[in-house]
This record gives sequence, C-alpha cells and structure tokens, in this order.
Amino acid sequence: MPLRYLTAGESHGPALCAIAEGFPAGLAVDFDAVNRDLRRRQKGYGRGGRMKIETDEAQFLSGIRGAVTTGSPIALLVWNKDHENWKELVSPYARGGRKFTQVRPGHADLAGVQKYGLDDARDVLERASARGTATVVALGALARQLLARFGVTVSSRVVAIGEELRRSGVPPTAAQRAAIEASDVHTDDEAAAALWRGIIDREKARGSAIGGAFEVYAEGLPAGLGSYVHPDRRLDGRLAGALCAIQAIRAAEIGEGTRVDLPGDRFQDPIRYGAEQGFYRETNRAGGLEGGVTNGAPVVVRGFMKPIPTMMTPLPSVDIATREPVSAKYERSDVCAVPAAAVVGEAVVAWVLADALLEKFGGDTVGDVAAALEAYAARLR
Ligand SMILES: Cc1cc2nc3c(=O)[nH]c(=O)nc-3n(C[C@H](O)[C@H](O)[C@H](O)COP(=O)(O)O)c2cc1C
Ligand SMILES: C=C(O[C@@H]1CC(C(=O)O)=C[C@@H](OP(=O)(O)O)[C@H]1O)C(=O)O
Repeated sequence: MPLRYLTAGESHGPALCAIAEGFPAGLAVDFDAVNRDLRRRQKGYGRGGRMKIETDEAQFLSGIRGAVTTGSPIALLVWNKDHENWKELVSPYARGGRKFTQVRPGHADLAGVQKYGLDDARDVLERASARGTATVVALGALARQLLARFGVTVSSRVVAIGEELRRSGVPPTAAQRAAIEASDVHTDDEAAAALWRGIIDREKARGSAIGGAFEVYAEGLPAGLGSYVHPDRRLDGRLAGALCAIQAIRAAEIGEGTRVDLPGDRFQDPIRYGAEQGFYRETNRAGGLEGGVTNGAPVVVRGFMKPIPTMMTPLPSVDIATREPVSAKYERSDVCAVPAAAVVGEAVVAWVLADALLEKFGGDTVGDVAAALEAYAARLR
C-alpha cells in the first residue's frame, strides 16, 4: 500500500485538514515533534502579519491510539485562528463583502476564476494559498518519524536569498542543525544571514519581495529505493515533482544537476569499495540518486523559490469585473518566505522517501518493515 493523502481547507476558513493512509501500525508518534515542525514552518525573517496571529498545532482525530499508529487512516486538523477575523467573508455558512476582482500577477487568481467560472478571486486564492503547507508539514512530520525509526534523518538549510547560490551539498551536523533552527533565515552561515536580512529589508522598503533557494538532505537511506524501470517510479522525478508542487517553487535540482560547467570526469562520483563501509563514494555530485534510485549516499536536492507575488507596491493588472486597468490587490503579505519553504521542502522530501521506503520494505507493521529492511541489508553485505 503506497502512502497517500488528501487535504482540504481554505487559508481563512475554520481549519485545514488532512487524511493520510498507508502508515504501518506500531509507529510511536511524538506529537511535540509534529508541533515543533509546525512552529519551524511559521518562522523566518520577512514573514508578514499573519504569522503573528497563528500558533499552529496539529490535532489528531484518528488512526493513532495512545500515541501509536494503528494502521487505520490518520486524520488531523490545524485550526486557523485568523478565521475569527474573516468569518463574515469566507465561512461556509456566510458569504458577503466585496469581491476580489483586482487579480494579482504571479497568483492563481486569474487562471483560477477562468477555469472554475468564478467572479470572485477570493474563491481561488483561499485554496491556492500556501497556508495549506501547514497540513503538508504535519503529514511530513509523521513521514519523518517513520524514516527516523529506520535511521533516516531529514534536514535543510537556506542557500540563497536574493543573491547567488551558496551551494553546500553536505548535510548539516547536529550542531549546525541547532544553529539553523535558531536562525531566522534558516542558515548556519552568519555572514550570509546578515546579508540576506539586509536584502529582505531593502525589498520590503521598496514595497517588493524576494525569493531564494534551499537544500534538503536525507541521510541514512539504503541504496535501492525508487526504480529506473518506469519514469513515474524514478525517485529523482518524484522528488523534483514534490518540490515544484510547493507554492512558489519554480525549479528543483538533484545534486549538482545544474552544474553544466563541469565535464564528465569531474561530475560523476567514482565508485570505491572498503571491507568496512562496502561500496562508497568520496564525492556526492549525484545527490544520492543514480538512475532514479538511491545509491546509499545522502540525498541532496534544492528548491528554488520565486519572489512572493503579493506586493505592497502592486503590479499592473486588470479588474475582472470592469476589464479596466488597475493595480493588483494588496491586503497583507510576506516579503520573503524562503526559510518557511525550506521546512515545507523537508516535509515533502520526507513524504516521498517514506513512501519509497514502504514501497520496497512495506508491511502492515513497523516490525514487518524492520525485518524486510534487515534482510535486505544482510543481502547487500
Ligand atoms: C511558506 C510560503 C509562504 C508564502 N507566503 C505568501 C504570501 O504571504 N503572499 C503571497 O502572495 N504569496 C505567498 N506565497 C507564494 C504563493 O502562495 C504562490 O506564489 C502562489 O500561490 C502562486 O503559486 P506559484 O507561485 O507556485 O505559481 C508563499 C509560499 C510559501 C511556500
Ligand atoms: C498563512 C500562511 O501563509 C500565507 C500564504 C499566503 C499565500 O498567498 O500563499 C499569503 C499570506 O496569508 P494572508 O493573506 O492571510 O496574510 C501568508 O501568510 C502560512 O504560511 O501559514
């Protein structure tokens, strides 16, 4: 059974919800760790007023008993505190107020009203909003806990905000992870942090916005997850698809994939063998993936985020009701959300990798998965 989920909920509706299926029975769930991930997603220099209103927590409704998964579907809720302020406008039981017709470039506003035959872009933006990434992070937190049970760690760091990429390609150590967690721009590089804060301040003062990039790492994966046999089973494509499906992520890179300047002899990772470590590489330009299959090295992927499209100094647009030129609507917005996007990136990577792990070693209980994984590890030895 593959891992799968559905979510529902609007940005300013009563709550966001999700149902996940496919988690094996017997996984001990750390609820505090789920909420820690939700809090990490809310942080970041450059976020707007909304994050001062919300304190996200996941409320689990089913599929977990006494903090242990039962194998049944897991349902969860994340409440929108801000709903109280929007009740008259977006409640399922009341609808009023002015229509949102000054559609914003860079958002789903215009294409959404065209697609669904709507006359109020509010109906589009409420669902298209990245507010929904709160549920994705809660689900990712469960996937991360499943992976951790089998020795896999998922982490991330921001590698650019408004300037050139500072590639690392190497997962942070525990000390670096703590520094990243404490940083308001999600990095252990203090010089970069100072520069990025200045760039965010500059763009905020201009009434504009700024994007950037982050790296996500997964360490401890066995070789052999995913497959080369069909495009939709390749893990590189599944990871890139998951990253690009996050709001505002416009590109993904696997390992050093965009290094078109490197010739072949400096790009591929030579194979070595040692009695202790087995097969290994001294470099990891492949980002842990060859042929769409994990090769045992850390998985390293990057997500590239465009600048936030809602801006205090709005771009020209057209009012969908009057067809007259207008400025795009501005209510409130983040100026930069790259640190938050990195946390969402961790969540989607954890989800794809947990799914790939269960695909290969799946069973109905955590013990079944552990036994299959151990038998496989013994075969590789
Ligand atoms: C964590 C996070 C926070 C975001 N915050 C905002 C925001 O405050 N204002 C905004 O206009 N867009 C924000 N976005 C981006 C939009 O949701 C996104 O650009 C829009 O839905 C259009 O989707 P697309 O950029 O993928 O085409 C955010 C994205 C993420 C990942
Ligand atoms: C609410 C979140 O992000 C939101 C994503 C978002 C957008 O258009 O995507 C717009 C902003 O919301 P609002 O219009 O309420 O200010 C962000 O704050 C969140 O991350 O939890």
